[in-house]
Amino acid sequence: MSTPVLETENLVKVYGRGPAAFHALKGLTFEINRGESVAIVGKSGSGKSTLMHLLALLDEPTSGVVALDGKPVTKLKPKVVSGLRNATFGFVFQQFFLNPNQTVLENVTLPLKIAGVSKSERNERGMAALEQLEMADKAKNKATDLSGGQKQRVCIARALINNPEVLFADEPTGNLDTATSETVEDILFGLHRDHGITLVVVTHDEDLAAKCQRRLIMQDGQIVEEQTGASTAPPTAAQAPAASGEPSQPKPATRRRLMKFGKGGAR
Ligand SMILES: Nc1ncnc2c1ncn2[C@@H]1O[C@H](COP(=O)(O)OP(=O)(O)OP(=O)(O)O)[C@@H](O)[C@H]1O
Repeated sequence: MSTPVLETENLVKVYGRGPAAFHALKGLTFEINRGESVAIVGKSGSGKSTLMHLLALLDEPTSGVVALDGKPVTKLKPKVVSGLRNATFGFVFQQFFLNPNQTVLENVTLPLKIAGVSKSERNERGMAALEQLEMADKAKNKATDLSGGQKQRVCIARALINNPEVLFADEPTGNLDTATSETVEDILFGLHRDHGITLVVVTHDEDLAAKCQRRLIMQDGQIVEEQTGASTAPPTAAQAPAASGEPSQPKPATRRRLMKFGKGGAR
């Protein structure tokens, strides 16, 4: 049986204060299982990126709990949280966020440099990651001297350098043409399928979302619907009913688990 790698309980995010306060997330309780692929979808402004930032421990909730491997992280010290984040998560963003003054290899190995890994080990692991993404021959290029698809492959190599349990991808194909998008999607779902990596994708792209095993549909800071069944990814045991054909019918997001963590405040 799959176990949750990430859980939220009554997750609330309010931007601003007083009359200017804006409730971007309105009390979300759900789980993401280890090895799952999950798409977070919804209209612009529905709260997708806010939710991803909280799940990835890049931002703090106003109230509620985010738990990693069954342990609430909302009360840990910021230094401990950043250590957990670096060890557990990889990130791929639409905007690439590559340093133009550094080589491809230097960009890919940056997370290891931050973690204090020696240069020789950094380079060895960086080259292995680039080989995995068929980008080893570009290791010495400046990161800007690449096509969009190549840049995104460098970003994926950088995201994989720490062997993350969970890969967060925020509109990973948003800046790419159709053919290049398909290549990048194949790489992401290959990592999910062959290496058991948990994939959390924020996207407007329905085709990309349909490839995920589960879709959380957001509207006005709430998950209003949950769909299961992937159009291409192999089903897990938990998804057996949807395994034989088309994605399952949408169902309202009414499933609620018992509260495990009690009243969680922001850290
Ligand atoms: N720092 C902030 N201060 C105030 N309001 C914010 C802030 N960040 C986000 N918001 C608001 O919270 C809501 C949710 O934003 P969020 O970026 O999570 O939406 P989204 O679904 O990811 O949108 P998009 O698809 O356009 O990226 C929006 O109404 C947005 O204006």
